[in-house]
Amino acid sequence: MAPELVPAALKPASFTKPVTLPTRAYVTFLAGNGDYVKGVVGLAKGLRKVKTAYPLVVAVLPDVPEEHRRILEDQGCIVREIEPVYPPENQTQFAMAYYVINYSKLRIWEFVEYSKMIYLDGDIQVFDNIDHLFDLPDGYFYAVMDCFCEKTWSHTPQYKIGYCQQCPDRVKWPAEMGQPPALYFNAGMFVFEPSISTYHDLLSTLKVTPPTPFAEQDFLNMYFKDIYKPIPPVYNLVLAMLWRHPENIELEKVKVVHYCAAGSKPWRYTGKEENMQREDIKMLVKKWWDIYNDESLDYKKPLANGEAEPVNLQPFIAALSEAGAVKYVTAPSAA
Ligand SMILES: O=c1ccn([C@@H]2O[C@H](COP(=O)(O)OP(=O)(O)O)[C@@H](O)[C@H]2O)c(=O)[nH]1
Ligand SMILES: OC[C@H]1O[C@H](O[C@@H]2[C@@H](O)[C@H](O)[C@@H](O)[C@H](O)[C@@H]2O)[C@H](O)[C@@H](O)[C@H]1O
Ligand SMILES: [Mn+2]
Repeated sequence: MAPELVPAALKPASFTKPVTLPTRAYVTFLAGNGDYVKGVVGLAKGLRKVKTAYPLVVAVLPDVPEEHRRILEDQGCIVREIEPVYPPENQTQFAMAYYVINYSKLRIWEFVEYSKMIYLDGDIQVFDNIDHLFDLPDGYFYAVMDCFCEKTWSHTPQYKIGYCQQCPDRVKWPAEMGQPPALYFNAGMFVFEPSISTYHDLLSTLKVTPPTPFAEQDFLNMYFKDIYKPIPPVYNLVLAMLWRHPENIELEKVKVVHYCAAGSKPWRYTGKEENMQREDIKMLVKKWWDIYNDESLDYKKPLANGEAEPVNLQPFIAALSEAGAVKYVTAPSAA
C-alpha cells in the first residue's frame, strides 16, 4: 500500500490545533515597607540588562506600600499580592528573627498561570542570561547547594564537627553519626513548577511540621528532598563560598550572585562587617550598584523624541496567550 503521502503530523489539521506556549516567568518575594524594594528594582533591571525573554513577577505581602508597588510596576514588574503564611505555633529561634516571614514564599506555588518559574530572592542579581534553565526537564526541583560553614549554622551537628557538603572529604561525616545529611539547597534561587495540588500539600504539611532555624528553607529542603537536583554554584553564588570554599568557585564564570552574607546587601553596604572589605565583595557590590544606577535600564525610558520606548510585549503576550485570547500556531522547527 502506498505510504501516506502527507505524514499525519504534517496534515493541515495539526497546524490549526491551538497550542498554548509554555508560560514562564521569574518570581521574587517582597515583604515590609523597608529597603528590600531596592533589591527588587535592581533585580528587575539586571534581568532586563541580560535580555531575559520572561517577565518578573513580584509576590508582595499586604504590608508593601502602594508607592513601592508603583515603583516596581514602573520597572515592568508584574505585582501580585499574596497573603502571609505563618508556621505553626513554635518556640523556634530562627537563624534570623525575620525569617518567619519567609514562609510566605510558599504562595508562589499557586501561580499556576505559569508552567515554570525561577524564584530569586530580592537580594540576588543576575549578571548573565539564565533563561535556558526554564528548559530543564519537568518534575524536579533545581537549586544550588548551600554551605554549612557560617556561624548561622552553629546550631547544627555538621557545623559542630566542621562537616560541609561543599567539601565532604575535608572533615568526613563520622560513621557513628549515621548517614551524612541529605544534599541541602539554598532557597534564595530555585527552578520549580507551580501546581495547585503541590501548593495545598505544602501548606497542609507545614501545619504539622515543627519550624526550624532556617524556616522555609529547611521546610522546602525536607519537602522536595526526593526530587531535588543540584545545579552548579554559578547559578546562585552564596557569598560565603568565596571565603569558605574558594576552590569550588570561578568568579568570572558566576552568572547569579546572592548577597546573603552578613553585611553584603548592596543597598545597606557599609563595609564594616567581617569579610566585607574583601576586593571581590567590593567589586560585586559595585557591580550591583552600576546596574541599579543605570537609567538606560529603566523600563519604558522616554526616548529623546518624547515617545515611550517600545514596550516589551512578552508579559502581555504571555498573559493573553494563557487567557486564550491569542492562539499560537507552531510551525515545525527548522531543525
Ligand atoms: O524585610 C524583608 C526580608 C526579606 N524579604 C524577602 O525575603 C527574601 C529572603 O530574605 P533574605 O534574602 O534577607 O535572607 P538571606 O538570603 O539573606 O538569608 C529576601 O531576599 C526578600 O526577597 C523582604 O522582602 N523583606
Ligand atoms: O529564611 C531562611 C533563609 O535562608 C537562606 O539564607 C541563609 C542561608 O543561605 C545560609 O546558608 C547562609 O549562611 C545565610 O547567610 C543565609 O542568610 C536563603 O538564602 C534565604 O532565601 C532564606 O531561605
Ligand atoms: Mn537572600
